[in-house]
Amino acid sequence: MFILVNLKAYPCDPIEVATAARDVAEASGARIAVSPQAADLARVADTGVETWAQHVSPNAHGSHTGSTLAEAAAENGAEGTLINHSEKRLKLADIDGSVAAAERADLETVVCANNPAQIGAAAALGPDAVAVEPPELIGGDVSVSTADPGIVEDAVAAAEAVDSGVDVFCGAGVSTGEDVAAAGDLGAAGVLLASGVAKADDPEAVLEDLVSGI
Ligand SMILES: O=C(CO)COP(=O)(O)O
Repeated sequence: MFILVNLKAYPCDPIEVATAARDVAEASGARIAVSPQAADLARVADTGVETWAQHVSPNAHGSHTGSTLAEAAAENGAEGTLINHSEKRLKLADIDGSVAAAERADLETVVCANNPAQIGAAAALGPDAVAVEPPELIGGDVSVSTADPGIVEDAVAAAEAVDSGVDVFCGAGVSTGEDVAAAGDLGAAGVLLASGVAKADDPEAVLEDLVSGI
């Protein structure tokens, strides 16, 4: 199970979380990545933790003020990127363009989606993985794997029907090792989470609990 910690724009210390994630990954052998603000990519990557961007734009180099260039993310230490997160929704053509941009820059890709139908569409664009995150459960206390296990199973089936090579992750409300284990039992190959770690008083303790569910 891959554990991908999205720091969103939370007021946590990205280096504290990155250092804790690196240490827990090294001690446990688990794969843990941290996805900070674009401006923090390089210093998070400098800790040695696997580092992901939260978004990349569909454009290449050129006159694109305000864009997040995939090549710039990669040059600053990102190994992968989220695309179409629920809080950074894109049009279909732009999701396609962002996947292509990420691939051009050798970034691994996870395309997020609200529901199994969108998961099927996202899988058709050929990312490395897709992630189902019901928006109403994001930031809450109850894990998607407990509140709506059917949506994870249906997402796994939807991706499998389109392209069996695309992994399926799930997210929303994941904060414990039990949540991670339940997600794995439903067929997910990884989890996305944010508030459980970013808002924790002791992020390292939460990460240790999370990996206990792998
Ligand atoms: O959006 C998410 C991860 O990308 C999930 O957020 P929470 O873990 O805070 O529910």
